[in-house]
Amino acid sequence: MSNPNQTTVSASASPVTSISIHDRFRASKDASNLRHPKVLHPLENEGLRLLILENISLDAVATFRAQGWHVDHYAKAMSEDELVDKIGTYHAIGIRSKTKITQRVLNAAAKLLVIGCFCIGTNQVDLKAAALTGIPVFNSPFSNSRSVAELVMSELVVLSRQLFERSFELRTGLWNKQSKGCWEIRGKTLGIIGYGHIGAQLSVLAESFGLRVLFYDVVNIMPLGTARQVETLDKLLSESDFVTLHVPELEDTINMISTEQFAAMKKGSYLINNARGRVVDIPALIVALQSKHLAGAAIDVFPAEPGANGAPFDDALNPWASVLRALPNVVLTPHIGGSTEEAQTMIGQEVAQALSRYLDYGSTIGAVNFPEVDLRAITAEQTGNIRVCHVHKNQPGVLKLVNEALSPYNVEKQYSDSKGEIAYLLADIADVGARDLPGLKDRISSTDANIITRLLA
Ligand SMILES: O=C(O)C(=O)COP(=O)(O)O
Repeated sequence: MSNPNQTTVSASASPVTSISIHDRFRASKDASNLRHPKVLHPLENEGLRLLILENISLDAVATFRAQGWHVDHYAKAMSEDELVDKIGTYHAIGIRSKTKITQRVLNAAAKLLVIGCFCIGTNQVDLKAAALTGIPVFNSPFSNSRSVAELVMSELVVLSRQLFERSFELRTGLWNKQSKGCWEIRGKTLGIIGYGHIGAQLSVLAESFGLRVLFYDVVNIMPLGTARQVETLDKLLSESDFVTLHVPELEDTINMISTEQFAAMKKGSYLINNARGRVVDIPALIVALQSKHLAGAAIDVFPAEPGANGAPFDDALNPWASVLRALPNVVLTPHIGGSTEEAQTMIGQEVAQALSRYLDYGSTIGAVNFPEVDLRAITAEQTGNIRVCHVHKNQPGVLKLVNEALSPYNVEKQYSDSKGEIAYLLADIADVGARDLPGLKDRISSTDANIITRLLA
């Protein structure tokens, strides 16, 4: 699971919050006080087509279909070649952690407007290339954090009681009752690397179980309960009985736990990884387990993972797979950290809403690779108003040209922001006749800074 600290949404900084919390609640008591928003739709994408992969919740599919959009829904991930072949006719794609959206896929995605990662991590998408193509990427920064935290709690007990060994032996007919090397988790130290939504949630659960909690993070974070932030990774490693990772996959985190870090861990300690496969150097983990320096490990994520159920987890996929599979007290699971009914339902709703808000209203609030821009709704009475959504290169002079194109109309409201090389402008303009629309769009999109221009009405 990625560290959601990387993708926090500064809702309070958004220009949407024009109604105070008092007014919202006051208005909700008397429905007649509320000004109903006009329902917007993309003007040119009446036949929006969505490609939904990796068994994403049917709730999400229902949300899209309820808008009249065409949805193709598949249980498995797609390879790069398959995507290159298929993606050209779709306006949106929904994926989880397996499908890779590379520059090559983006080059083939002639109509693509938006990408939804129905999970926390977004490392499977070339975020920069997507932004430069004018495509915002949305994820679900915390909806599966409880599921992951609960899985870690179970892994602590499973490892410290050698539960899988005993269960496996009994399933093969062998009675092997023993207490040697089996421990309570009460009073032990849990070291959490990455104190985002998952790490923090886990911290609270672990303390209620009687564990002492340390955490290491690259930013200073207020500890929950009596947890304590430590200054260095080494300190965390040398003091913890269990080390658990909750960081995103970034250049800086790849192989962050390798030979040196295993040596720094206490003899007899355990490693748990439900984050990303490449964060742990697995050949080095195998050495640490074989030498009995570590007493066990629980691994849910791998550098290479099969794209569909039923596919083998073998040496052709990861060269050390058979060695790892044969080690005692190693719990291997098929990337199920966020795989609960609750998490998948919440993620489905959250990301489906974000995609719909972008396609219908142009809102990029919550996008991980894009400036976050939104506007207060056009009201139902403002029938002649339309919304201009203009993604463009972040260079001088663009707004002048766009505002010249808008100058025959009254601009009711406008907001623009930039992130790196791209900028995004939303403008609501009044009394635009249907016959003006093609010309207006041509004028706005004719600058050499234009990336994508859409009109919503
Ligand atoms: O949320 C994440 O980042 C996860 O790793 C879960 O991935 P999944 O949706 O199970 O492919």
